[in-house]
Parts: sequence; structure tokens; C-alpha cells
Amino acid sequence: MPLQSVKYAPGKLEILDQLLLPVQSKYLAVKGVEDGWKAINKMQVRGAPAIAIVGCLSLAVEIFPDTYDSKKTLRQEIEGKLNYLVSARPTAVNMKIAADELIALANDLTKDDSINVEQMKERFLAATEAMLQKDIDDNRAIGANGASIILKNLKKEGPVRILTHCNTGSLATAGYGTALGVVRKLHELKKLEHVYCTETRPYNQGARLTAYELVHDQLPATLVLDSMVAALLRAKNIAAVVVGADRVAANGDTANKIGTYQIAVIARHHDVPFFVAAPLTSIDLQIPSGDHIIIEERPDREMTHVGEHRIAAPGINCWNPAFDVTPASLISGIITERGVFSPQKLKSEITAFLEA
Ligand SMILES: CSC[C@@H](O)[C@@H](O)C(=O)COP(=O)(O)O
Repeated sequence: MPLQSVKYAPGKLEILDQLLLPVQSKYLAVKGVEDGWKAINKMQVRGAPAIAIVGCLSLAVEIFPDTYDSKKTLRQEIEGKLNYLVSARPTAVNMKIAADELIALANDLTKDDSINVEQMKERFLAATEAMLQKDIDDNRAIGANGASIILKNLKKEGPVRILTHCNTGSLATAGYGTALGVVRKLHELKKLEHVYCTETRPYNQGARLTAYELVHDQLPATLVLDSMVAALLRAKNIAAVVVGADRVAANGDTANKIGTYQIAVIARHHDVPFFVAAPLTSIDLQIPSGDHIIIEERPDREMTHVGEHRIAAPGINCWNPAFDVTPASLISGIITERGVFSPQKLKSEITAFLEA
């Protein structure tokens, strides 16, 4: 059975509580927008695509049982609640892009005189529900495009060893995953010799979540600590690094989980290709560069404690940025569902096919 981070039926939403993994697999009911906001903010659900999906579906379950006296009232409800959900976490752009698209849809439906308020609600719910399948389809396309570019550029043919960071798999998406989707596709093609995943301190998405997915799917995998990446690239003949993204700026600079930037620097030093795998919903053409990305800072406690156990000296100051920005110059390619783009051509090529 594939791992399922989000379970949805009209009027009912449940998420796998990622704070409890890998010790417990427990689903948590999300009964509306307030629950959705809290689950995202507390990181019970995390990963850029999953944040957007759960945010939007939390609105879907909230409006499902209600009746609205006018289309204007429904539109106001949608706009206010979606903008509120965007505020739950600042760095990943997917929730913001989804909110903008759904608000634009609600505006169009409000103006459409051929439909009443009930039909408007149905059309809005259908658009929100469609996000789940679209994300899985996009991830499969990312997987295929990523496997193909990695295999095409090999110095020596044969099954490959890959390094990945953080968690970008079924738990971070509607299913299959982005960077982990590339790893899954290589495995399906029998071209994956081994995947290495980093622990990803301090929240340990690699050790707790990616490792959980890799063991679940029985992929050949090994966990390494974040501090081992240089040694790994020197010793283990890694063919490529593949990571996800929370926001890719128009020039290709990419915000992703803290630690990504240093891995990119190490990859360049060892002449190992460094790929970012992300759906178009993670690409923010509105901002020119990574300097404009807001980096979320998380509580000290994530660094000073593991569970209830304190591991840092009491009284020490902490700096805990959840993400960093990898400059475009260190990125070999941005793997999307629509192809692989060089960071330098990202804006012009995406704009061209969006306008076509
Ligand atoms: C497909 S998930 C892509 C990114 O969101 C992922 O790499 C990441 O940085 C997740 O950060 P998180 O803080 O766990 O939400």
C-alpha cells in the first residue's frame, strides 16, 4: 500500500500526523480552516505541495456543509480564509499560488450570471479536490523527467547512487513525491543502485520521514548525518544530488530545507550534478531572486531538544532558520512536470509556454 499523508472525501479531511512519525502512524481530523492553519504551522503536515493541498482542502471541508445567502458572501469567505491560510508558514510559495488561483476562480464564478450560489460552491469544491490528483500526476512527470536527465548525463553507464535531503516524498505531497519521485522512478527503471538520505537536522525530516518512506517501499537506502555529506561525496561515487524546493525565484535561486545550500557547495566541489525537483506551483516568477524570499525562523526548542530530551546546554542562544537559499549558479537543472530547465532560462521558457 502506498503511503498516504492526506485522506480526503467530500466533507472529511484527515492527515497523517508527521510529528508522531516514525514512532506512531496516527491520522488527525482536520475539521476546518483553523485546524488546517494549526496543522501547517505546527508541522503536523509539511512539505510545500502538501501544505497547499491540506490548506485548500481544510477550506473545502469547512464550506461543505454550509449554505450561503449570496455568491458575494461565499466569495468573501473564500478570499479571507485562503489569505489566512497563506500566513501559516511564509517560505513555501505553493499555498500562496493555490490561494491566488482559487480566489481568481471565485471572482470569475461570482461574475458568471449563469450559475447560482450552490453551483458556485460545487465548482469551487471540485477545483480544490482536483489538486490531489494533479499533484500526483505532476510528481510522476517530475520523476520521469528527473530520471531521464540523470541517466542521460552519466559519466559512466549503470545504476546510480543518489543523495537527497529533507523529505520530498509521499509525506510531503499528495503521493509519489518530487525529488523522492525521481528516486522512485530510477528504482522502477532498475537504475537505482542506492539512495542516501540526510538526517536533516533539526526537525529530522530525513531520518524520521524519508527513511520511513524508503524502508516502507523497500528501496536500497542509507541514512547519513548532515555533517557527512562531503565525506559521502568523496567516498561513494554519487551520480547526482536531487532535492526539492519551497520557492524557486525567477532567476533560479531556490529556497529549500536548511542545509541544502551547503550540499550544493559540496556537490560543486566534487563535480556532482545538483538538481532541484519541483512542480511549477513552487516557482515564483514574481520575485527576481532569492534575496526576496522570506526565510521562516522556527523555535529554539527544535534545536535544543529531541522530543522531551534536552541536548543543548541550558541558556545558549540559538539561530534556527528553517530554510536556506541555494544560488542558481550551483544548480544543474530544475526538474519540473513540464521538463528540465536551466536556472538561467527558467523565466523565459516558463513564460513562453504559459503564454502559448
Ligand atoms: C516536495 S517537498 C519540497 C520542500 O518543501 C522540502 O524539501 C522542504 O524543504 C520541506 O520543509 P518543511 O519544513 O519540512 O516543510
